[in-house]
Amino acid sequence: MASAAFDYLVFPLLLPFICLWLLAARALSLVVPIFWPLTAMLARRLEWAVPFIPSIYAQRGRVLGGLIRFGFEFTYAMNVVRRYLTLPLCRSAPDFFIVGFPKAGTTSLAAYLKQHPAIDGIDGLRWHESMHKESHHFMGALGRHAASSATAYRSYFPTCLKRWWVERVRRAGKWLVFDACPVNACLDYTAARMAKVAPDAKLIFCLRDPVAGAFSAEIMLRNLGVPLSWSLMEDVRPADPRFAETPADVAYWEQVAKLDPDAPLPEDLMQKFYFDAYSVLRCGRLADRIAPFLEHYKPENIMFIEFSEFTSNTHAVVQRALEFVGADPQKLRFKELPPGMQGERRGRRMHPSVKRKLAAYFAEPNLRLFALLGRSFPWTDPLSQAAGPSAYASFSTVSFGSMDMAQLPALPVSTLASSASGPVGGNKAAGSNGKGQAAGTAEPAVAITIPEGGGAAAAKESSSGSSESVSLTAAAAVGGAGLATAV
Ligand SMILES: Nc1ncnc2c1ncn2[C@@H]1O[C@H](COP(=O)(O)OS(=O)(=O)O)[C@@H](OP(=O)(O)O)[C@H]1O
Repeated sequence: MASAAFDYLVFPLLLPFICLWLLAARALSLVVPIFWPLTAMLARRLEWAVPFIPSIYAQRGRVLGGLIRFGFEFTYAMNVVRRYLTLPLCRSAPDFFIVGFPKAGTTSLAAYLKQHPAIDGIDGLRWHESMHKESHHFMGALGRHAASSATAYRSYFPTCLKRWWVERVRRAGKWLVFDACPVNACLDYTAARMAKVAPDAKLIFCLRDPVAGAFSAEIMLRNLGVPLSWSLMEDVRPADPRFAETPADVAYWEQVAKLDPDAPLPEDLMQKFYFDAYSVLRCGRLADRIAPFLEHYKPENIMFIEFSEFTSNTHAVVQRALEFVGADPQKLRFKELPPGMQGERRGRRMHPSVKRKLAAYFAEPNLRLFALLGRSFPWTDPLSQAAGPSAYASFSTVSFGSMDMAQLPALPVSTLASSASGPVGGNKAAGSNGKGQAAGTAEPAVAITIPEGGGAAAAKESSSGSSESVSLTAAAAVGGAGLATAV
């Protein structure tokens, strides 16, 4: 009642002042170009967080690239200043996140959700789909020392004027805003920061075969002109550095995962994240990357969307996502869109030996993901394809907020040579401590071996017998690549 009185009486009276404030903020932001150092500082911070931006200018040559840079930096600075000046107009934290994963259809999903009249993304530049979809806030877009500021984060989201318009004038239902920055899923420290600013938010994870995802990431960076020191298009070499997991890398990312939620980000973080082959592989270990979010969010507030399900059955998946975030699916004005962030291949393809090696690399993490979800996906993954659902079916799964998993087909059991009969190591989700938290790995409980060539599996199973610690160990030797993972 009080809220209705505010919305229908007080707010309309305040409306002229709010509009004046917005206009004044826009006008003031126009003087930003005079303060060149401010513009330069904001641009440098953004480039620190998204370090491939300078390659975009460089690709266009000195003159055109310089002009694009000039135009982009000023409009970006004006946008940031305008957003800060209008902070008092109740910019709010997001109601949900499309947390990740990169290259898994997050841009398309964001665009489809925005077709709902009550859903909005971030208040960014309209020039490029990613500029009004992802904030990069927790990556330090407003400064690596500001990457935990709740106030700075609120500045990305629309003002109360939008809420009033959507809820009271258009009567489109409860107004919902979201951030779809898929890098969040790959950087373990973000879960705690997200939970600090939006503890009750819903999370959507888009899942794609990490082999395809890794190549899509390379294609995107190459198309942007980034001179990468590695490529998935070249044959596997002996002691291949692309797949080397050095202790220094492992230690670095462990330290990053433990970053205090208020700590500034390490100086070299985003360079390493975007340009190291290791970080691309690490991001594809999906179960490990989801684990920190299970520590901070309730499983029922988490939804998973699988890429091929999304691309083949888009309308139905978008409707389920709307229901999950609390929007009325009936109000969706669905219109087919072209794939967002589609990477032009230009005849480039992943080397078959690399594909096999990556499939082996991701086999064990995929199996842990399937165990967590209680479902498998038909990915480029000889281990899980061969093992089938028996390899994980005996683990009780965490019950997530989405019904999507129930729609997906299970893989055939028949391919499992030596089936996993009976519960393995107790009745807990693999990688979970039963409280929705991912557990650390312990003694190997299951060992599944892929024979030379990656054909039908010979699966061996042993149980640690412990109900507290369950882990899967995969020793996969595919196509002679000789990669062995033990997690
Ligand atoms: N509807 C539909 N059908 C088929 N493929 C689709 C669709 N929507 C997105 N995509 C593909 O998803 C990839 C981009 O994912 P993201 O938007 O998450 O990328 S990003 O992380 O935001 O850069 C990118 O994959 P690649 O083309 O393999 O690079 C897009 O083509």
